[in-house]
Amino acid sequence: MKKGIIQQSLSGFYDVLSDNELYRTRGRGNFRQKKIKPMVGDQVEFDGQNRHEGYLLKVLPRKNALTRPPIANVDVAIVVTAVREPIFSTNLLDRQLVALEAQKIKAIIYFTKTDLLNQAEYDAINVIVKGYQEAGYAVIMSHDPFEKQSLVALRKLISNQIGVVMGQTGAGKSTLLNHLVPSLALPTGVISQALQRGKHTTRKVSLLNIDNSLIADTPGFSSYETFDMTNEQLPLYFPEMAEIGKNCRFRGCLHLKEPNCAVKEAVANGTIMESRYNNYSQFHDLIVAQKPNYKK
Ligand SMILES: Nc1nc2c(ncn2[C@@H]2O[C@H](COP(=O)(O)OP(=O)(O)OP(=O)(O)O)[C@@H](O)[C@H]2O)c(=O)[nH]1
Ligand SMILES: [Zn+2]
Repeated sequence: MKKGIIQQSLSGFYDVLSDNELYRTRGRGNFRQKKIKPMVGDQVEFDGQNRHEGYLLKVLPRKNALTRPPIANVDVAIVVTAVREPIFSTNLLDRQLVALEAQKIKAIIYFTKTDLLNQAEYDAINVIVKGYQEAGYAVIMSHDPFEKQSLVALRKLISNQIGVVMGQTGAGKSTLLNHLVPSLALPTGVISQALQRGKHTTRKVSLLNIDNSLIADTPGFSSYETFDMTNEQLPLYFPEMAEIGKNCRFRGCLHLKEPNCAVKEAVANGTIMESRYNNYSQFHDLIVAQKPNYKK
C-alpha cells in the first residue's frame, strides 16, 4: 500500500502522485456504493506499480473541498481576474472570495489584461485594489500583468503549498502559469470578440509542479452560482464585515435592516467598500431564496 495525492482524474481513472512518480489507478468498486467520489487534491491510499493500473483503496479525510473548480485540500487560491475581456465584475470576484472563505482557503487576487487599460482606467481599478487590500486580501496588479516583480510576489505567496488557479474563462489562468513556468507550455485560448469571453481552453483540473508547490490549472467558468452556506454564515465570509460587525448592537446582526449596525456605518463612511456590501446583500437574498435551503 502506498500513499499519494490525486493529480488528475480522467474518465474513471485517477492519476496519483507519490514520491515524484505518477500511478494510474481506478476507484475500488465499493466507492460507488459508499458514494465516495475521489477528487483532485485528495490524499489517498492505493495499490499500484509503475506502468500498471492500480487501485485506489481509500480516500483520506479532506480538510476542505471546493465544488467549483472541483478540488480538495487546497491551501491557497489564485483568483485570476481580468480587468477587461472578459468584463471585470466585483460581483463575480466576491462570489469566488466567499466560496474560498467558507473553505478557509487563502485568496490571492491576480489582475490580468491591465496592459489593455489607459492610465485613467488603470487608476480606477487601483482604487478597487486598495479596497480589497484593506479588506485583508493579497492583490497583485501592475501595468505589465506578468512582469517579473509580480511573478516573484506570487511565487512567495504560494510557496510550499497546494494551490488552485481559478477564474472566468479567458481570464488568463493558463497564461499566468506559463509565465511562472514557461516549460509547462499550457495551451491558451482566444477571446471571442462577439461574446467578450474565453472559449474554455482548459478542460480538466490537474495539479502541476511549480517550484516547491503543487498548483492546479482549472477550467474557467462564465458565471459562478455556488453558495453552499446559510445566510447567517454569509457575513462571516466577508472578513472586513466579520471584524467590524463585532461592534454591531445585535449579535448575529445580518447588517441589513437592524438598527445600530456597525457595518452599515462603515459602508456609509467608506471604511467598507460599497460594492462589497451591495454584493453581500444580493448574495444574502439569493441564499434565502435558494430551495431547498442549504443547512449545515
Ligand atoms: N493582452 C493580454 N492578453 C492576455 C492576458 N492574459 C491572457 N491573455 C490572453 O487571453 C486569452 C485567454 O487566456 P488563457 O490563459 O487561455 O485563459 P484561461 O483563463 O486559461 O481560459 P480557460 O482555459 O478557458 O478557462 C489568450 O489569448 C491570452 O493570450 C493579459 O494579461 N493581457
Ligand atoms: Zn450589523
